[in-house]
Amino acid sequence: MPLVAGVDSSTQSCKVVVRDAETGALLRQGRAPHPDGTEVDPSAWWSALAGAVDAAGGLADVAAVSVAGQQHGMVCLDESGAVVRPALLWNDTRSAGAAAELVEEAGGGAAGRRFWADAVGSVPVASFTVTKLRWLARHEPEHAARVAAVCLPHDWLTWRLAGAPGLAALRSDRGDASGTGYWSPATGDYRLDLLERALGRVPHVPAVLGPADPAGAVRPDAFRAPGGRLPDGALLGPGTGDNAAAALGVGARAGDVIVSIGTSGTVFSVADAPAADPTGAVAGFADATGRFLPLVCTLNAARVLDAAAAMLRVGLDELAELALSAPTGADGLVVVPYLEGERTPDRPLATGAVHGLTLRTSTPAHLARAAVEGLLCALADGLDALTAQGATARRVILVGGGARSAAVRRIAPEVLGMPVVVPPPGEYVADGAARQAAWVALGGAAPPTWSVRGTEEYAAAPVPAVRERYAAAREHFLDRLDRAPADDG
Ligand SMILES: Nc1ncnc2c1ncn2[C@@H]1O[C@H](COP(=O)(O)OP(=O)(O)O)[C@@H](O)[C@H]1O
Ligand SMILES: O=C(CO)[C@@H](O)[C@H](O)COP(=O)(O)O
Repeated sequence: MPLVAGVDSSTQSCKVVVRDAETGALLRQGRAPHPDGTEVDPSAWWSALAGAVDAAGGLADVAAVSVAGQQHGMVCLDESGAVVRPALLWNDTRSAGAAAELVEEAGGGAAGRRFWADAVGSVPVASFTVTKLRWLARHEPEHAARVAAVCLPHDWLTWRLAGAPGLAALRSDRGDASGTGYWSPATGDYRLDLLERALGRVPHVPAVLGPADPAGAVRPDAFRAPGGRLPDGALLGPGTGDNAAAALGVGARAGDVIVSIGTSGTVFSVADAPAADPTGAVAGFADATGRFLPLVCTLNAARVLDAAAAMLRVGLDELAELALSAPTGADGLVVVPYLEGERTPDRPLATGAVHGLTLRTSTPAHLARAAVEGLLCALADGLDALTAQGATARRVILVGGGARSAAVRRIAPEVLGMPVVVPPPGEYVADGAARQAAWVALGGAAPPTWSVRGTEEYAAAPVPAVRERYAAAREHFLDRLDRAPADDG
């Protein structure tokens, strides 16, 4: 009975699960928080990983470990392997101007977007690493000059678990490499010309491993104090981006669309062919099994619930009760949830809005319902974009912290227009990483079959009027005052 560990180093926290490699049975788990903010010193992820490993009772008995992580984050290392500056995260929008510039330089407008979609499967927006590197070159040339290697959060954590044995030992995987903007899922090659276009030169980049290729072995003394006992010589899996790991964790099949409501909202499915959406709505990522992962990502998901709960001075469970006590459509009250700007649609400077206030709709219950419906409508737009790119959607599998909300679970089928399956509350990104680790440990042509038991299905008649009202409202918003377009680029 070999044991394996999976790590989810996501935006808000680090989670670790220990599972039986053959059956997938959960033995232990732990978590630790990450700091707030859209730029983070990677050492905070390392401390959180040590804390989560400790909370999970250590990993001394596991045969393999894989790390999944938030996508796109720019981790720059100097010649000695030290971090050059805090990492810019996927939800940091300061490189929006740089993204626009990169599209412009490739022909601008539809031609520029088509160029990027054909080259790397995705049109760059502020989230992508390539835009952050351009921002660095323009705004912090002294830091840019020190960059000897650039990698992603999961690459860096995997490398640290191996004992940080020199820049040449950095490893990535197809899933996470496809979110850089300088690696092509269609060809499986880096586009170093695009990396050079962004940064002005080509730093070292991690070798991209296949889905079950080991990335080395864990170094047992990789953590200093406190805690975090590590196994001696356990294999390191290649790891992957958190969304690709979630697809592995829930065991998505043909016709399944996964909707994750975490810090980001994501809508994605596993596909046999790469996507290249010139509108930019769908990112044409690779998955963690050798296939592809067309994906739509919004910047505003579970934190819309946090914000609504804070405004109403209630907890998340009470927010759900309030939302479910209001009528469908909240009598016309609409929340446009662009609290952090937005990525899909590409509105990095936008702010959120509340439309349809009347004496009747000015109640906590209406606002709670409109917040839940608003975040789901944004994801429903994502689902439309995904199916427009050829995805088949027969049902939605709902995961992420926001899926713990009874209101989200019950309102989702009305807004998304199809049955919604909710696995039991769990850490599906960490589980996907653990399943990858099991694949590395056990070998074989495919990951071991682990079943997810106890899923609940939610069905409801679609209510198109909710989406129609949202579609009218989403065009009306103000740009933020705290960052002018001139700050970008
Ligand atoms: N009972 C709940 N109801 C609604 N939202 C919840 C509940 N429990 C946790 N969450 C939300 O989960 C979010 C974190 O989700 P998670 O998927 O762990 O995020 P990430 O992976 O981006 O770090 C928090 O913003 C929180 O609002
Ligand atoms: O940028 C994307 C996907 O392209 C995000 O999905 C990040 O990968 C962060 O994920 P969470 O922390 O919200 O899980």
